[in-house]
Amino acid sequence: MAKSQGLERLSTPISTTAVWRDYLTMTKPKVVAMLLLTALVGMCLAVPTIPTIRVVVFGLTGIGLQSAAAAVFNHVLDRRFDAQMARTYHRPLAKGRIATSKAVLFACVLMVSGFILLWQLNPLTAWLTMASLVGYAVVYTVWLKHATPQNIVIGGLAGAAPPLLGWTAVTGNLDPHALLLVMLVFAWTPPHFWALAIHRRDDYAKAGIPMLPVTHGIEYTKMMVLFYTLLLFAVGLLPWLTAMSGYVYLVGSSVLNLGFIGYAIKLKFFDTTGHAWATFKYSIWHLLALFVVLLVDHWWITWSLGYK
Ligand code: HEM
Ligand SMILES: CC(C)=CCC/C(C)=C/CC/C(C)=C/COP(=O)(O)OP(=O)(O)O
Repeated sequence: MAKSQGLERLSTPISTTAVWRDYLTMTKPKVVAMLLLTALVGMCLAVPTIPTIRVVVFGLTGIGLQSAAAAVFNHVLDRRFDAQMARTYHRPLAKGRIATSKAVLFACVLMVSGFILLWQLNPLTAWLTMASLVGYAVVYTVWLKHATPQNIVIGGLAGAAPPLLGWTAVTGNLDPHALLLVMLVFAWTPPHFWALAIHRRDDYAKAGIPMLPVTHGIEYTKMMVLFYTLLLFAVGLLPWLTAMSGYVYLVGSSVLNLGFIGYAIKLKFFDTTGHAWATFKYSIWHLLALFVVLLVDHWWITWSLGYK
């Protein structure tokens, strides 16, 4: 395979745009963008007004680089499984368009530069972000993903960390309110992923990955999606109950979380073709809107208290 691919490479000119796109794809840019939104909101909620430009620029660039590095490591370590699934077989490493050694080097450059940037802010943020990277790239990708159907519940902690990372980037301390934001993303992750896993069940079964719909069946997974949307509703009340957030947040988050419960009820009891996919799509808009609402509420309170 290597020989024929080598000859193909010699005879087919690969445009620099194509190569550039492949490197970008490996960083999972849309996922990283969402992680950065949650980190930015964590930063903003850590202070009454707005964080300094330095913290925002160094913090978001550092967290972004490290998240991107984690995503590239995930592509490297999963390349053989990715090659077996319809959703992922065309990825740059699964297809052999990028050499594994080059991808590893790329990931290392992203990881080290991200760490150095975050170290300029404070070591706590640099180490916590590195722990999230290892949690996702190694603990989840190498071990949990292939070991237990609870993989994404436990592994979800790494993806839930950015609001805390944003917060510590500003303060240098761990704050219980930041942990509430982590809990929101943590409770959101299972319905986000399992809705997709229901839609892609056969793909995961074919690749031998023990995702919940493969090991416990579609009906059980739908029940778990509903359970976690209910849990998310309860967790969603905590920022208001602890006075971190106000009524704008309470109303906005309740509407969004009730919407998610509505999708989950339909999935469990009145499923139609394509509804699992629609639920997955809703989860993405839901998280985006939830964090925007957290921010709007925070600035509304700040403004009404007369901060300048
Ligand atoms: C263990 C935790 C997670 C798992 C297993 C997971 C899994 C996935 C998968 C498989 C996709 C690709 C769906 C497709 O084929 O289009 C996806 C998409 C996405 N995920 Fe997650 N996810 C997790 C956590 C997160 C977190 C924490 C965030 C952000 C805070 C996030 C944001 C997104 C976004 C924005 C997309 C859409 C990407 C696109 O359209 O290209 N995910 N997720
Ligand atoms: C430093 C830091 C904050 C790290 C977090 C990194 C990160 C990119 C988290 C997102 C979680 C995610 C996209 C999981 C999907 O992996 P998968 O392997 O199940 O999905 P795939 O099959 O699409 O690759």
